[in-house]
Amino acid sequence: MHLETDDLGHRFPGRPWLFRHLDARLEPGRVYALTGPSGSGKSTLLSLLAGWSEPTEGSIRRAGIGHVGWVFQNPHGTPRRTALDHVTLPLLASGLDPRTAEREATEILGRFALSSVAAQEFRRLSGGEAQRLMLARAIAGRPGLLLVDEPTAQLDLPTARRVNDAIRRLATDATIVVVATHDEHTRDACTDHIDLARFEARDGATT
Ligand SMILES: Nc1ncnc2c1ncn2[C@@H]1O[C@H](COP(=O)(O)OP(=O)(O)OP(=O)(O)O)[C@@H](O)[C@H]1O
Repeated sequence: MHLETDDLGHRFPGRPWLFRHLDARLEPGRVYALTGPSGSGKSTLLSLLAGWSEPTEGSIRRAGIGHVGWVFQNPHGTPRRTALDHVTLPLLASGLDPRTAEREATEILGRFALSSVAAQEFRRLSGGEAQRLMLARAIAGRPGLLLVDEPTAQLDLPTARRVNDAIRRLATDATIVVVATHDEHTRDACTDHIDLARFEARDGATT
């Protein structure tokens, strides 16, 4: 399984190129930080990698990638469901029996430092706990590709630090992880780095 971009470039109609000539090969077991100035096209590149939109030039090859998971900067959960429920559900959906699903979910919550809030309803979680739960839930779904957009953007420093610890734990053999971020600590938590500023188009042409 891998994901490969070949001479990838993108611009919106009538706008300058965001980036051009991006060649990258992404592998499971790695966590890629995607950085670049505001407006450089990080979120756009995530959508292209997901296959939600088509690049202006070049191509993306998705070899053996099943479903794509997303974690956004604002955590979205089911208010009255517990943290454990949030992680157990994708495991049940993947066909595990309830006992095994709950055991695995408990293990995953532990990996993301959420054991103490396993029985707590989503609406009672702190912002950092809720965001770590989104990462835990996403990993439980075993996506081939997991896209994470600005996971610490809404968080204060100590809370962001714990989320960054969770980012470190995202590396698994089953998943390619890409994290768009402005946060240098998030970047340091990743195993690899794609800096969009390196692929900026210099000409600024719109035609
Ligand atoms: N559908 C669209 N049509 C036209 N322009 C768009 C569209 N979507 C995004 N843009 C523009 O493309 C540029 C890149 O946006 P994008 O959100 O990918 O950047 P980003 O690097 O993720 O920014 P930030 O770090 O601020 O979140 C921005 O100037 C944005 O206004």
